[in-house]
Amino acid sequence: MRILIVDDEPNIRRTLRATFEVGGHAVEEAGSVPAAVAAAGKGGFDVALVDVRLGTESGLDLIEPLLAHLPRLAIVIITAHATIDLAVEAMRRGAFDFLPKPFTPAQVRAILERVGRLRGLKDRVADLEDQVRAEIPEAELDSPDPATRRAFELARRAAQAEAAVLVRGESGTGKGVLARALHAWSKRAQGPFVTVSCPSLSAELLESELFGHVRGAFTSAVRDAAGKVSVAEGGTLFLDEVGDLPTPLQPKLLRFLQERKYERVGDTATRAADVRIVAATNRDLEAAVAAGTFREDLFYRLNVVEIHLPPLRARTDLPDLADRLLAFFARQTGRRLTRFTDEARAAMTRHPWPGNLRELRNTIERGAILAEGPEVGLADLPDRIASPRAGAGPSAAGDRVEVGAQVSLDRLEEAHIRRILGSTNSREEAAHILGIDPSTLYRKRKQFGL
Ligand SMILES: Nc1ncnc2c1ncn2[C@@H]1O[C@H](COP(=O)(O)OP(=O)(O)OP(=O)(O)O)[C@@H](O)[C@H]1O
Repeated sequence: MRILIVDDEPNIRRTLRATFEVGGHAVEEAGSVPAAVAAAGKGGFDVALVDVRLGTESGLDLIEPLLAHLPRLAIVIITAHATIDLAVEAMRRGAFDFLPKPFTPAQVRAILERVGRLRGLKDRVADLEDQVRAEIPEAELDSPDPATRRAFELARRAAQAEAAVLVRGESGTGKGVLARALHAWSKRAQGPFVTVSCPSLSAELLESELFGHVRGAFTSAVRDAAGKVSVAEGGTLFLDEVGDLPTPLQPKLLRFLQERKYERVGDTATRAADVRIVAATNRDLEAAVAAGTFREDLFYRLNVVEIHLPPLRARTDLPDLADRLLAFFARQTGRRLTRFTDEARAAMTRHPWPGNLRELRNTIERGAILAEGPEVGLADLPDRIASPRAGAGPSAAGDRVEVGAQVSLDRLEEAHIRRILGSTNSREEAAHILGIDPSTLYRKRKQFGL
């Protein structure tokens, strides 16, 4: 690393220089505030060690100008007169750490190691962000379709408040994407965004996932664990498929919404969390309230602002979305794909898109891989879209895949699950017939975009 030492005592500078050079780091020295600012102006430093007393000036006043030149610089404040107030002030102004004198070479090395680790993590996050950008099409957060545009506008306005938001829409319409955008537009954007999928776990595990547990609360609870409510502190907690929240958990969530208070499973201590709730559902919650399976008071608490995302078949911008996705997957696969043929476009317009944006994305990714020339044609679309059987509704739609056909197990599995879902009255019944539990069915539906 490149290290800048700012101290008005030459002896200290010399000792620190020796410590760092032994560790293979490159060192520059500055004996005053102007010398330090001039050095930072040349750039290239990773760490600065800054003494608080620099003649008549304060090292704390150096933090801001140094960070203005080098926003990633880790500034460590050193002082012989350490007080808590001084440490707090240094951190508030943006210092990375605080080191009271006298210090040992081991302490200094430990700080450098932490800087290195943090830097490594930041680089890794930046790498992963690049990778995600290359692999996932960017979310469209505006739309020429009037109903979708209204939904995004409402989300932007609701983002500024703290009220609970309920996002409604069919599966795959982008409720999760919208919830994430709402968080990014809110004052909590720097805080965490944490998702809990309500149907993916049993009631007991879901309670522990949400609120945490103490050791011994149940057989597998070998140590205390914080729940997602606590992980989301200062940020947004996204409750996906909230219509599937088990009945015993509903009063607990209601209390949390009303008082922001909760207990870990097996604990008597009451805790508080500063968390904003955004929930999503594709269920008819009013019907669930009428049937007594969803608490009415919880429904109203969740539903302070309600945002509806329209199904894809009702949107007017399908051709634009398809073109943008094609351009994205052409870039990603490195292929020169220019357009859809007229037949392919007509088939896509006819298709009812029961899996909405998720199904559209998967369809176009597949088309971009299969297309032989520069155009995506009818043959590059799945059978259910290219040649739907007469009278096949959304739930009956499916590729014509037979047992024994030359297809992968995945496609067979998808087609089978699709048909069972289309011929049963509830997901519980479908899971029972398939011989898997509802949480596995939930994951498979996501995986296949059903
Ligand atoms: N605004 C958007 N722009 C581009 N693509 C989107 C957008 N919204 C959703 N998608 C695509 O659709 C997929 C499904 O989105 P998301 O998971 O948010 O839907 P959902 O309504 O929450 O689905 P489910 O009800 O099944 O949980 C995303 O992975 C993305 O590929």
